[in-house]
Amino acid sequence: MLTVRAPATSANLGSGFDVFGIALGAPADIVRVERAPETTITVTGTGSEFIPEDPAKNTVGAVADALDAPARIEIDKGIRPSSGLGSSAASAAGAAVALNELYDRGYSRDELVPIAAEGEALVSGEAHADNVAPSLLGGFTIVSNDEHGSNVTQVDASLPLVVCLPETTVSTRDARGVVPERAPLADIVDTVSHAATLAVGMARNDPELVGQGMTDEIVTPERSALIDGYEAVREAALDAGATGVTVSGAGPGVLAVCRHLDHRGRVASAMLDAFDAAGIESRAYQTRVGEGAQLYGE
Ligand SMILES: Nc1ncnc2c1ncn2[C@@H]1O[C@H](COP(=O)(O)OP(=O)(O)O)[C@@H](O)[C@H]1O
Ligand SMILES: N[C@@H](CCOP(=O)(O)O)C(=O)O
Repeated sequence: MLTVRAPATSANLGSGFDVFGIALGAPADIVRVERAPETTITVTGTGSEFIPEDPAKNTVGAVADALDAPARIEIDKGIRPSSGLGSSAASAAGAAVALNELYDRGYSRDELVPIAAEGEALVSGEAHADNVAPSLLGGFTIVSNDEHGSNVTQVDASLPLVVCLPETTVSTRDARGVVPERAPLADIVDTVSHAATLAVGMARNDPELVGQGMTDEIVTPERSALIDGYEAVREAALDAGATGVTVSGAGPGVLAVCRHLDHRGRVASAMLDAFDAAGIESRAYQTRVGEGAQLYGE
């Protein structure tokens, strides 16, 4: 079987709602495919009991349809669903890479972005590409939309990161429901300045600039209210030396950027302790901005 490792991703990064995303070094989903007359899906791994195997309900089924590539598909979940770590998107990105190869469709990674985003439309109601783009391309991605579809700009980066995932879950569909439809101009101006700072920081691989740019006054305050313990976890990570902290995706994962690789241990401990003090179990990934989906042979 063809095998693809598709990484978790963190979208938004505070100031870049539905626009910014990064690939994470870990965790990841493994997707295996072989040709079959019709698509069947089996799911194992973390949270697999909450993931439908019906191709009409699984993100990889939507991708197989979009590529007209029926297959026996096995998904080994390393990324818990409803985590804010692009779980549904990683499977979709992995399937897009694997089925494109299996059926020799010849699409570039950029061209696979809207195809993988069909899976996101299935689970969250919108084909937002800010998770599938970094899972396919790696590094830091900027997604913009025009009348022709999504355009993606990508830069490589390797910033040290900690992602802390509480045992609670938040559905992306629900978390999109709390995003305000309008915002004061002053908040929009602040958000644009932070987003620009963050983008330059990614291009320079500069954790100080990225951390400065990770705040927004429009989406994150509403989303963070859905995560018990968030404010304490954020403050603990900043006190332990993180340059910036925000909600990962729609939550409940919390993302912290660190100055150096060897700062990650103390930032992770501080975040775990703060969730624990709020009575919530959590686990931490000490990772970095990573590569896009990797294809392996038989
Ligand atoms: N291959 C898949 N991997 C993970 N979740 C999937 C998959 N296919 C469908 N889903 C559904 O998508 C939802 C999780 O997606 P989402 O809320 O976007 O979480 P995440 O933030 O982890 O991507 C769950 O309802 C899950 O059952
Ligand atoms: N831009 C989306 C990203 C959702 O990411 P997920 O990892 O929570 O699926 C949003 O913020 O709604």
